[in-house]
Amino acid sequence: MGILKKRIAVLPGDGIGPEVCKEAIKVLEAVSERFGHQFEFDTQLMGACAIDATGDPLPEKTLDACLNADAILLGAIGDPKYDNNPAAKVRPEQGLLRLRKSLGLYANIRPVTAYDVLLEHSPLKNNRIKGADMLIFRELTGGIYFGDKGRTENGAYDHCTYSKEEIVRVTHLAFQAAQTRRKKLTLVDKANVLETSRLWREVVQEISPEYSDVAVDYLFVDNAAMQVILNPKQFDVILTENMFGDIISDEASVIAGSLGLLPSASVGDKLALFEPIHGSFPQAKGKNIANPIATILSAAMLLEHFELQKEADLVKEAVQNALDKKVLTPELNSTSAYTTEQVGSFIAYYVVEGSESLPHKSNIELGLSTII
Ligand SMILES: NC(=O)c1ccc[n+]([C@@H]2O[C@H](COP(=O)([O-])OP(=O)(O)OC[C@H]3O[C@@H](n4cnc5c(N)ncnc54)[C@H](O)[C@@H]3O)[C@@H](O)[C@H]2O)c1
Ligand SMILES: CC(C)[C@H](C(=O)O)[C@@H](O)C(=O)O
Ligand SMILES: [Mg+2]
Repeated sequence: MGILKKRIAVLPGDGIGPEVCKEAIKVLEAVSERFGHQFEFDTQLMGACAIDATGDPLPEKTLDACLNADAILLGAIGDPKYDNNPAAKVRPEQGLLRLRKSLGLYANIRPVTAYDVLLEHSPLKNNRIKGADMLIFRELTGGIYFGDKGRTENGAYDHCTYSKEEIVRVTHLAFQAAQTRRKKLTLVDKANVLETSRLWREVVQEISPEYSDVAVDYLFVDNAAMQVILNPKQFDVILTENMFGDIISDEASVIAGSLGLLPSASVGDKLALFEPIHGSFPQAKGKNIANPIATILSAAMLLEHFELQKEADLVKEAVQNALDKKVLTPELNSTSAYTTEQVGSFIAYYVVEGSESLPHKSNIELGLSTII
């Protein structure tokens, strides 16, 4: 692949979103510096910050920028002033949901890896999680998130609906991914209770003969929530609907050791958006303590989307180097923690230099003198 020129829309969002996005951009700029690609960043408002500025969590200008970009990088949205106000009519999360729907991002792909050097950080037994490596395909633009919702005189309702086509398209993507991995697909549903889940099983059963090299099994979501923790190595590709995927993936982050490590790609037929799976972690806002690795690994997925595999591999190698050297934020390094900015700089520096030894000047600039 030669030198690429790409426009990336950046939606830093709220809370720690701007801090983790800044580090991912630093790493993408390091990739440009090393390989000569030209990435143009177009930063736009989304979420609570957009409501404050315009009254709308997804202003038209932001949507236009996303529609005109080659890819989108998102930090996180959300603010306690809305979380704690159930009566709020306009909410940051509406912006994210509208964005996913408007861009047709129907598949959210969330890799979960147990890093050997972090096994000690997981509260789970090392021998159970060592080697765990799963890929969650979460349907992203259907289900209960997007059904009719509202209040009745004495209650409230959220309708869960799925069309066959909505299930078919993400199912094909999940099977295709399984074919490139360990050739196992687990559908997580609640088919013993929900009609939509029975449709999911029906569709997966219909499609599975087209992927006869992939073994398929089915788990009810309550059992799956337990199995993910009890025996995560049994999973290769997990396919599931929108809300179950949201919940199971946060749970699976315990295997990696921190929610701040899990990246994702939200893809459709035309566009793709890259976002950490975590939220705006408001308690950490402005403290320079949030882990930027989930967003940096989301940027690596963005590079893969541009078919820049060598560049993406280098970013992943640089992240691995940071993990190996324990250049980590406080939730993974309580004794000698590094800041969000230091972790980002350390990873970016490795990307530019491709070497484990940092020169003296950079050590001082980055405050890294203790690690080499
Ligand atoms: N995609 C998104 O933008 C997104 C995702 C989830 C939640 N949210 C929003 O974020 C806000 C806060 O929600 P929440 O507290 O339930 O979830 P959260 O993901 O923001 O944080 C949950 C916990 O995970 C840990 N964590 C999260 N990100 C981390 C990071 N980068 N580094 C280290 N630790 C990290 C922290 O311990 C934190 O208390 C809400 O407004 C919610 O709606 C947004
Ligand atoms: C903020 C919220 C709407 C979002 C979701 O539930 O999809 C988040 O939890 C996520 O995982 O991206
Ligand atoms: Mg979530």
